[in-house]
Amino acid sequence: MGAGPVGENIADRAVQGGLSVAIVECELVGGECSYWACMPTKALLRPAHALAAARRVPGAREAIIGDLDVDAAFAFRDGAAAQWDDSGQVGWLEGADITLVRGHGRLAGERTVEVERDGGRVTLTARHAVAVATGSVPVVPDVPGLATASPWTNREAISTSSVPTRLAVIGGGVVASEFATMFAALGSDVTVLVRGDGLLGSLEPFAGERVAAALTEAGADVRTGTSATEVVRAAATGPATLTLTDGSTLEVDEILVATGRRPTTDDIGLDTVGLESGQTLTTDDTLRVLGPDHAPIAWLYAVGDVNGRALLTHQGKYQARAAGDVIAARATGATVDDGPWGAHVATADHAAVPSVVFTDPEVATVGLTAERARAEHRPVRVVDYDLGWIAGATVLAEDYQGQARFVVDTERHVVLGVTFVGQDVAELLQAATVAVVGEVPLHRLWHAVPAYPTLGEIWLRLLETLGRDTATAPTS
Ligand SMILES: Cc1cc2nc3c(=O)[nH]c(=O)nc-3n(C[C@H](O)[C@H](O)[C@H](O)COP(=O)(O)OP(=O)(O)OC[C@H]3O[C@@H](n4cnc5c(N)ncnc54)[C@H](O)[C@@H]3O)c2cc1C
Ligand SMILES: NC(=O)c1ccc[n+]([C@@H]2O[C@H](COP(=O)([O-])OP(=O)(O)OC[C@H]3O[C@@H](n4cnc5c(N)ncnc54)[C@H](O)[C@@H]3O)[C@@H](O)[C@H]2O)c1
Repeated sequence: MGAGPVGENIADRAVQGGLSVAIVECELVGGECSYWACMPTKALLRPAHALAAARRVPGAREAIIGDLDVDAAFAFRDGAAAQWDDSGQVGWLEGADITLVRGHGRLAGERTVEVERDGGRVTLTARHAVAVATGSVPVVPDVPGLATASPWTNREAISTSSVPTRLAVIGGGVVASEFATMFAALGSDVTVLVRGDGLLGSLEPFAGERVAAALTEAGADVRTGTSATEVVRAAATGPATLTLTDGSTLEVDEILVATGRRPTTDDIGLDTVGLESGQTLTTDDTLRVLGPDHAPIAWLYAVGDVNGRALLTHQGKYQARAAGDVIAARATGATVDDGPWGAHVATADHAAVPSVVFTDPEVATVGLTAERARAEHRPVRVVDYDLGWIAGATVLAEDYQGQARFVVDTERHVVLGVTFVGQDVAELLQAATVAVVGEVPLHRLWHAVPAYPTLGEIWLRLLETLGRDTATAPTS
């Protein structure tokens, strides 16, 4: 159920494992990520990043002869969203030998899915398993007047064909930070209402601080410790007035709600299998749903955003590879490899989730923050380094601004977590993910020589700061 990036990958792996698969989709094949999230947002942020990068390089800066072309940027976004037409992905499903059933799916008892379409119903009975990959939907907070003020969610914001003169963004997470960056670059007067004391609260504190400072420099008004208490909007297309916690008012042309997401489980028949409508589908590490007795339900899987483990496309697709493979293995009686880091489990969800926030500066993170490592009572040393001091950075941009943090386990001599903030740090992330997942010993990292002059030299600076004595090769 659900043909987003996660559903597609479960289906593909199960077919490759020898099963036949039907996939049920009520909107567009490709899901939120393809049409209203990852792809179009990154495409609409990219012109702003490219322009900012050029402005930081003498010689290139002087060649800029105009402002960001909003219509051309929208056209680039439209292409990234495949013009909101899923025929390409439907063709991919056909090529992968997956049967598409369009309509709204609901569980109807054990291994059964009822699909409502064109006013009729089709019942599908699975021989082996049902996987729920219905994703997530935005949460609209219960602020008087907000729900009826036609607020934007990510969908309206990313598919707009006009730039609001004044935009209020409610929230301080990833969606709020990326859209604030985007609309400030497109020319909106952006006000970000952050309930807490900073942006990107779950990451290292310097990440949110640097992103907030850059947004402010770009002309946005980032107000921390501030929420809306009431919204008044006479007409859906007219101005809206927000009353804020400090008693002041703010008039804007659009309001973007970016206050988190909840699983799409309201209307998928969970009651027919003893679960509660609207609940997050908690799973074991092979992605089987835990029933009311906390034991896994043998035939029911929940994968991707709907299980709340890590709301990221790449992490959902990683779970999908494990789920599709283990469904096929259990169906065919093959060996199930479900120990930690086995082929049929999503162990990395607990230890090494990589993510990039595509603001300017970018934020790239994997593994544990210093706070989380300490909360887990790990013996840690934190190493901070100014990315602007790296030779590669000095030629990438004039006055490069950035910071790196490594969280190192001082007993096991491995890296537990990494955070990079700065221009173009996204492409540094995979090396960090390999180091964390592989638990590469520090003494071996001394032999992973970064090319000169690249940003990757940050790894050498980390090791030099730690000192080689802390990274001695084992004698045995
Ligand atoms: C603005 C924004 C930007 C993002 N950017 C990134 C990014 O850059 N990188 C990243 O890794 N992640 C990003 N994410 C997160 C990413 O979009 C999600 O993690 C990802 O889409 C989850 O995939 P999924 O398949 O689990 O769910 P979805 O993509 O939501 O797909 C679920 C599918 O199920 C269908 N469905 C739902 N209910 C039913 C039903 N009852 N019957 C049939 N079909 C049903 C839906 O129509 C949908 O097609 C972003 C999210 C947002 C909101
Ligand atoms: N580049 C990426 O990988 C990317 C981009 C966008 C989204 N995502 C994913 O999508 C998910 C959802 O993102 P998000 O930003 O919506 O959620 P989030 O959980 O990251 O942030 C929600 C924010 O809203 C605030 N908030 C919550 N309730 C509020 C209220 N009532 N009033 C005011 N503020 C309130 C929170 O304090 C927090 O700052 C994330 O988990 C993220 O992983 C990823």
